[in-house]
Amino acid sequence: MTLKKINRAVWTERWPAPAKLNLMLRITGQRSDGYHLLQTVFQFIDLCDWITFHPVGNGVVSLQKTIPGVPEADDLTIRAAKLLKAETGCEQGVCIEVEKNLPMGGGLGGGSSDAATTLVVLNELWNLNLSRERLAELGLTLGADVPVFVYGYSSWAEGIGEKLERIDVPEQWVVLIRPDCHVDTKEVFLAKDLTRNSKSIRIVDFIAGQHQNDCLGVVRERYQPVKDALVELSEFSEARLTGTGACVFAQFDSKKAAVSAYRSLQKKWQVYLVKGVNESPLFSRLKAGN
Ligand SMILES: C[C@](O)(CO)[C@H](O)COP(=O)(O)OP(=O)(O)OC[C@H]1O[C@@H](n2ccc(N)nc2=O)[C@H](O)[C@@H]1O
Ligand SMILES: Nc1ncnc2c1ncn2[C@@H]1O[C@H](COP(=O)(O)OP(=O)(O)OP(=O)(O)O)[C@@H](O)[C@H]1O
Repeated sequence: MTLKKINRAVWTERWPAPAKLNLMLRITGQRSDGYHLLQTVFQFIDLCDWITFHPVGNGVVSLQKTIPGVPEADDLTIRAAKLLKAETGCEQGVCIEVEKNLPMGGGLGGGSSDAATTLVVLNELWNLNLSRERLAELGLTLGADVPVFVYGYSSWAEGIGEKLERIDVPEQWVVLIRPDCHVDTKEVFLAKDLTRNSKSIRIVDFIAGQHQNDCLGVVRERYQPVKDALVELSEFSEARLTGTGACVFAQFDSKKAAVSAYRSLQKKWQVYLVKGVNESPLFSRLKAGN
């Protein structure tokens, strides 16, 4: 994918950091360092954080405003910008402004997406010329979900999420519920009763309807709001967990059916009506050259 060069005038633009859904997730094993081997399908949705990069002349990387509960040094955008500077010796500075719309701990990959948008956009704005592959390698050190956001296309993923194969999946309407709880990814992966030995499947099996998420049993058991949301959403369409949750979603062929489910669920839940997209909104934006 070739991207048009960004010129200086767009420093003040805000850039999207979209959410992802895991349309299925199988755990097929575990590495010696404890990380789990997965098979998953990633698709983006048009629900985004928005990031603005303000140039500063003193070489310092900072946040305009910290996210509650996340110290500045831990913020994944700051860590991504610092990684780029360490990798290239770049002496520029930036003040990063994040408009946070994606719920944290929701299984939507918001932190990873913020990191990926920072890597991709600063690589352009700072004229660093790092390849997409190198950005994905750097991103993987920040989180298992970062590479898919760096490549920016719906993918079949294996390994811990870094072995990616681009696929096209139907771009359907999605109703997403954010249950009122925060699921800790690490805690789910540490659970004794987590399924860790699923048989590997092929892309055709997924297309034929194998949508299981191996984290579902553990999460449903421990988080009653997730269990309730799954029951209520499944009255409208097949309800699934994304990643380790807490968000649950259902796909719809027609906007009308999705709107009807959205309106009904809205009375009780924090709910979003969104669209699945195969190309990350970040890359659609970069290709359009603004
Ligand atoms: C479950 C997914 O959301 C699927 O997309 C991701 O694999 C999770 O990715 P992430 O949030 O970027 O996760 P990371 O920050 O890399 O890992 C958080 C913690 O989850 C556990 N972890 C994560 C991913 C993985 N494949 N195996 C694991 O065991 C590790 O204990 C790790 O310390
Ligand atoms: N810019 C950021 N945005 C969100 N979270 C961040 C950010 N920087 C660091 N974090 C940390 O990352 C944690 C995970 O946040 P994130 O929104 O990615 O969760 P998630 O959607 O459950 O991720 P995943 O699906 O990858 O498990 C947060 O609880 C927070 O401590």
